[in-house]
Amino acid sequence: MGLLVDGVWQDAWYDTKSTGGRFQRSAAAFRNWVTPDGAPGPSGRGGFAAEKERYHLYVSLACPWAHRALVMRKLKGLEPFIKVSVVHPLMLENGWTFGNDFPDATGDTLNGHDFLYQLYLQADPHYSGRVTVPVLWDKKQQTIVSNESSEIIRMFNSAFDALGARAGDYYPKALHGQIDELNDWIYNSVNNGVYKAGFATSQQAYDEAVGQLFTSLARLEQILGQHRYLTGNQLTEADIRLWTTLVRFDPVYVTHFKCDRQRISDYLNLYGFLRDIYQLPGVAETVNLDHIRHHYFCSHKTINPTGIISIGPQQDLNEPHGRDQRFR
Ligand SMILES: N[C@@H](CCC(=O)N[C@@H](CS)C(=O)NCC(=O)O)C(=O)O
Repeated sequence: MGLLVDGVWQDAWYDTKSTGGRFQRSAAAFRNWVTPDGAPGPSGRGGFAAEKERYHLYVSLACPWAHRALVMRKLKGLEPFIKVSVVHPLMLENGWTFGNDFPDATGDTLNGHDFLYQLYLQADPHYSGRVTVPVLWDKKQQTIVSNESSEIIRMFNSAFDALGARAGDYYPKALHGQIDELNDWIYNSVNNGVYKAGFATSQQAYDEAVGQLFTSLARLEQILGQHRYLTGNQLTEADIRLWTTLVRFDPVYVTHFKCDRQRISDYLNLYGFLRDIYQLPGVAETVNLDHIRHHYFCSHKTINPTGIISIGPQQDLNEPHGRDQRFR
């Protein structure tokens, strides 16, 4: 685990000293957008037109942020247009690597790098910052379009529609306000909340994070008792963003990140919602619990120095959920 400083790799764990033991995730650096005609998006510069097979996606199957991009790629039928390279689940002194000695770790099938930081250096030899997944790479300009998952899924949602992406709008205009509002508190207290609890280095920081997390889960349980998905009976990006955290919760976050007041399987609606989305066509194929469990338990030596992987719960996400019948 480390970061690049003016193009030089340094092995370093997250600094929580200056923030009272609180984990703070830094903002992503590459913020360009693929758009239908290459016009600039809401941030960054233009020149990234949607084209078949022009872009390549780098992911970890363990990572909830990268997982969003994989689910959206699947829902929109973008597999033939955007190929994927999968990093090794272990993230140690060299950060994410392209070792392929683990099932379903592909290596860097495009650029042949050994380490993900080399891809960042290819884009910017003087890059300073964290080296994270997912990364959307442009083969034409040989650079990173974006390393911000929330924006990559918006591009996938609509930029390739005219080229034959599958129909479906997961960020419909009429719901922008509602989705943005949900995303905001779910990101802070749930998606990033589990990390804040798990990486806290003071009791107070942990108590705050874990308290907010379970308050939000109670609120979500109530919302999901009213309709099938978060905004109603239509699946949106807000559901996908929540779901990639829920699918990791019982197998990892309960023990590894000390999020152990309740499991997702203790909540009727959240657990039904977890199974509902898992069972949508193509989604289960994006879930790799071996990568997920190896990554967390074996990479975070500061919180699990022995690297022992806990036994984990017995869960069958293929069990019927009945939410389609309940909310018609
Ligand atoms: N804002 C980013 C966050 C991505 C992120 O933090 N990914 C983690 C993996 S779960 C990572 O690569 N961490 C490496 C590091 O922080 O050094 C996004 O949503 O795309």
